[in-house]
Amino acid sequence: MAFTNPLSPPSSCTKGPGPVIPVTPLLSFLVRVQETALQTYGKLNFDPKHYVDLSLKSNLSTTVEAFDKLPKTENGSVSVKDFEGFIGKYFNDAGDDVVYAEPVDFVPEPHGFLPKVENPEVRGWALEVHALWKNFSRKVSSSVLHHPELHTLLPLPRPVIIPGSRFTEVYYWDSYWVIRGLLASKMYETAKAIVTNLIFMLDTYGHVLNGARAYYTNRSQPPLLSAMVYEIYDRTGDVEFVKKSLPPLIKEYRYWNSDIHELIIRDAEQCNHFLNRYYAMWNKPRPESSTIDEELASKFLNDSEKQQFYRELASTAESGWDFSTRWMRNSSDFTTLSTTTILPVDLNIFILRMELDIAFLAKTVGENAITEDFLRASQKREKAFSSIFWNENMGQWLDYWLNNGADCEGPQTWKAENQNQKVFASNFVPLWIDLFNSDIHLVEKVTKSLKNSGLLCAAGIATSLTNSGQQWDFPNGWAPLQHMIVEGLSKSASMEARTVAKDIAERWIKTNYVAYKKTGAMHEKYDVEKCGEFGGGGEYTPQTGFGWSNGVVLAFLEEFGWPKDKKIDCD
Ligand SMILES: OC[C@H]1O[C@H](O[C@H]2O[C@H](CO)[C@@H](O)[C@H](O)[C@H]2O)[C@H](O)[C@@H](O)[C@@H]1O
Repeated sequence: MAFTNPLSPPSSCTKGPGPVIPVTPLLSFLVRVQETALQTYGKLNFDPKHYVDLSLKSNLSTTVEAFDKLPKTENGSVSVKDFEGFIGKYFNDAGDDVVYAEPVDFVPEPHGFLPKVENPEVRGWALEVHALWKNFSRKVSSSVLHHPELHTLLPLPRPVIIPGSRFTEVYYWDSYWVIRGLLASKMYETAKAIVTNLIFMLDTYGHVLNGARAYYTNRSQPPLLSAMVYEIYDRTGDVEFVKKSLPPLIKEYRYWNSDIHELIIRDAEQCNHFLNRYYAMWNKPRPESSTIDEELASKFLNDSEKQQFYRELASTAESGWDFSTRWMRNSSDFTTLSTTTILPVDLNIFILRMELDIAFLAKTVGENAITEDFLRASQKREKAFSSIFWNENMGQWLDYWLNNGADCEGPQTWKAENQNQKVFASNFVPLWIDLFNSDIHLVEKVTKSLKNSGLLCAAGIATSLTNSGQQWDFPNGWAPLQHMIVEGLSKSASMEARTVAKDIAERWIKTNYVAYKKTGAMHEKYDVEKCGEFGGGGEYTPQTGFGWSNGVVLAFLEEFGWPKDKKIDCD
């Protein structure tokens, strides 16, 4: 195996307007179709993503010609009859290019499945959740492979597990928790196929995309590929899989530590730290939400302000937390989104985890020089966690805000007032990393802070304390956030931390169970104020399915079990 030096030289951030990855002609056209659809049908029940997910029956130029000939009124709308006729004649039904794929390793009750779940009711439900992997297993149709120009779905080589409902393609960070659930379900081949697809995207586009659609090529999502490889190796001991994965993991590390995603901060002791931010290569409306973004940006008169706002929207989508007051300079004004000028605690934790995972995986395959390099990088980042993000008074790690408009001129000097003191679940995500959860004094301090934070609610951990109507805010709770915090606390030697972890996990399991019994479905997010209720807010209607929720429930049940006589209803 030949490896080059994995650690990129220090870079400064991109000056000027920033990079943009152009969209395909098909996508530009589908955005026009989306605009016309909105004018034709109006806002009620309108999902803009539906139109950019359509695939063509024949070539683009014939379709565009027919579209341009549709009779239009002065406001640009087309009659419902004409529009429906056009869609029916020139497009396949949405979702026709994503076809069912029987998972090769699914069995109704795998040997050794959730051995600690003794309660028959809970076990029955867990088997139903396990069976949902079959419902959400997909591959691309042969038309996507042979005529990619007719589709926005990308031609992935292997089957995937999709989140569900409107999300009919594989998503990057969702896949980590899907894989955690697949491992509990003993579906190792399905888990590896997901990683193979993500690596295919990395090879083809230079980074792992937000999701497998043409409109996601301009951004990534929270980088958890190394964590997926680590977990799969941990369960399977498959050294060949590690050998194949290591070079792509190093490529991904370079991507996140070059140009646009890396910035330098000088701490109080004059030490420079290289830290990371989200930054999308896009400055127009997100195609999947184009009509929404245009309306949001209408308050800006100036083109360069509009472009910057569009970049903030896409960069926030890259963070996975789309959308949240976490990224707004003024939490009551959505147009103050400033994601590109924030160094987020969780992103830097994911990159620290990447460094530790790569060091471990390289050692596994005898690449000791790589291990040394990545351990050194992790030690530097660990220091940055104490000097840039840690807040001793609060007992939490806080996002660091760069000075507005000055993000590119050399190192910025750290200032205490630039730590965002608002409480978010992400402030506790460092607990997930063994470097931190192995320090019992630190964990005890952070556990106390978590208990007093206001985030711990009847049905789990709230995302923030602000009820803004955005989906990554109060009162929504999301499976990934519950999982990282619970897993971190439960690894600690502190009895108190482990008790808190178990308590949160049980509340989360209960709310998922009760909501499932009530609605017949697993949900994308839950309302942590009310046990048994799913969440809301945001730019699309609440979705069911749901990949990461299923994964986290199975992972929690595997870790904590459920005793025979313990009730599972909301108290
Ligand atoms: O269509 C709007 C946005 O939808 C996605 O974001 C949400 O769903 C993803 C899939 O479960 C999840 O990864 C993300 O955290 C959610 O906020 C999509 O990722 C966005 O890019 C898109 O604009």
